Amino acid sequence: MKHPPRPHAVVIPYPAQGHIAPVLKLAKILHSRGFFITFVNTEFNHTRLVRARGPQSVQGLPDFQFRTIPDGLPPSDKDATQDIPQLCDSLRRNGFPPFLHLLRDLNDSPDCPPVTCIVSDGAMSFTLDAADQLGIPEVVFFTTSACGFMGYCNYAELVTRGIFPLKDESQITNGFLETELEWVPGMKNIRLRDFPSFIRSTDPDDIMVNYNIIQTRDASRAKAVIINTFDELEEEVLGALREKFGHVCTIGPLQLLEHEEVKDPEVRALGSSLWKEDDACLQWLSQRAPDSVLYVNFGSITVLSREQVLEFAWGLANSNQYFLWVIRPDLVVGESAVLPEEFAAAVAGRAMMVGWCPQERVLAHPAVGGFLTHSGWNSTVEGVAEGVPMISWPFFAEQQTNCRYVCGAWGMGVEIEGEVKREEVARLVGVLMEGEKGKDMRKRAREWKEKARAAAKSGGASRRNLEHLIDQVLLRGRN
Ligand SMILES: O=c1ccn([C@@H]2O[C@H](COP(=O)(O)OP(=O)(O)O[C@H]3O[C@H](CO)[C@@H](O)[C@H](O)[C@H]3O)[C@@H](O)[C@H]2O)c(=O)[nH]1
Repeated sequence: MKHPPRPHAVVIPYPAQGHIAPVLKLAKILHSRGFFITFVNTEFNHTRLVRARGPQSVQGLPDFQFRTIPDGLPPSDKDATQDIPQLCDSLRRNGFPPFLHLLRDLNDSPDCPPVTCIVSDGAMSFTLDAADQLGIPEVVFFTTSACGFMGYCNYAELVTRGIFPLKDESQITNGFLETELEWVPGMKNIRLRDFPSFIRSTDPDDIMVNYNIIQTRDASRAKAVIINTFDELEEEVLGALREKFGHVCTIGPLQLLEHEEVKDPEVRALGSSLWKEDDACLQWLSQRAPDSVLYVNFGSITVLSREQVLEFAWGLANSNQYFLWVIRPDLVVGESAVLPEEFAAAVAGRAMMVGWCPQERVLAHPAVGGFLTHSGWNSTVEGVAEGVPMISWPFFAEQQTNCRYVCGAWGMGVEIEGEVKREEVARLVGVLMEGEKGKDMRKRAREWKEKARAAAKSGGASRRNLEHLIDQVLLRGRN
């Protein structure tokens, strides 16, 4: 009997850092399980990868190739995250034709086997139309938490119930957001303010709200929904999601599965940082005592006003703790260097500032004892995987939802509420790094770390779900 050709997965993230990173990890894992991989970036991000990591970073391997499609936005060589609503709108309108064209090219190419499946970011649902046209299975990867995803899945219900759009701006500040939504499946005591933040709008045509309604509705057309979490962490909400979608494959924390599965050094070396990593901070950390450094990073999209940066800066300075702060070149609206000389003098010898760092290695460093984060899901799950307690300052999207779980159900964080103030930053840093509550949170964080590791090791729930995804969904009917 003739063997079927090698399975070929076309893997496509939404074109932003917090999506490319986890989707690339999954691509590497699938490669280690025998798939030929085509990884699709936008032209804009491809160019940024070349700038940040060198041309060899996208050269690929004989069976792991990088390809591009345009994002439909005007050309730009900025080293910054693009405007998210504009990008969503453009992809929805312009993404399908070049993607279908790419798939047809791949199928005509003598250099790779025919495409057998698509692994797409859930926020790129135009890819489902391409899968339909080619008659191949597609799975969608939502790179948020399960709770964040459930929030988005209920946006349409907020419209039906007349909660969205807000009646007027005052509903954002008059206590209305405290309303408990007891009807959301699997999310007890969830309040409107814990929902992904795009619904804090009076505009019925809000791009992000409507985009998320479409993407989560289209998810039911996919053969499976993938989430970078593990069953024990989000049990209840996952139970509810599993009633809604046929297959929900939780395969997280992906970084742990990647370590377990991906052994080829050339594949391990494939990375996704869109900014140049500065790893001098690892040496700096190595001179610090265990659990003595607060790590501060707000991810790839958050932008701060000058006032907010100064509040954080003086809060950190006044906490008298050691800290490592990642200040992205595009972190502050409209300017780059805003920290005054007095700040540098006040923190001399106990602080390090860099533009972008290898975050997973930083969080894994024994000197890191706490994480001041915007609660993006990757940062959160990376922190959970390393057992690092957190101070959460959610900025937008489902960061509010993640914060609620980190600080509530998981007991491993405290939130900076409302407008950031230096006194509160200093106080909470003290609580986290030295207080009794901080000890408690650290203990809980370490327990979650053990559970995460159990899920990711051979025979653990996330590994079993990975097997299921590969054998029952992606390869189904091929062998
Ligand atoms: O100096 C840095 C800073 C970040 N990272 C990495 O960049 C990613 C950042 O992702 P995340 O923490 O999720 O933040 P965002 O970039 O803000 O992520 C967007 O995408 C996420 C996944 O969908 C959502 O949870 C967020 O709300 C959304 O803002 C993580 O993997 C980090 O390890 C680095 O490697 N070095």
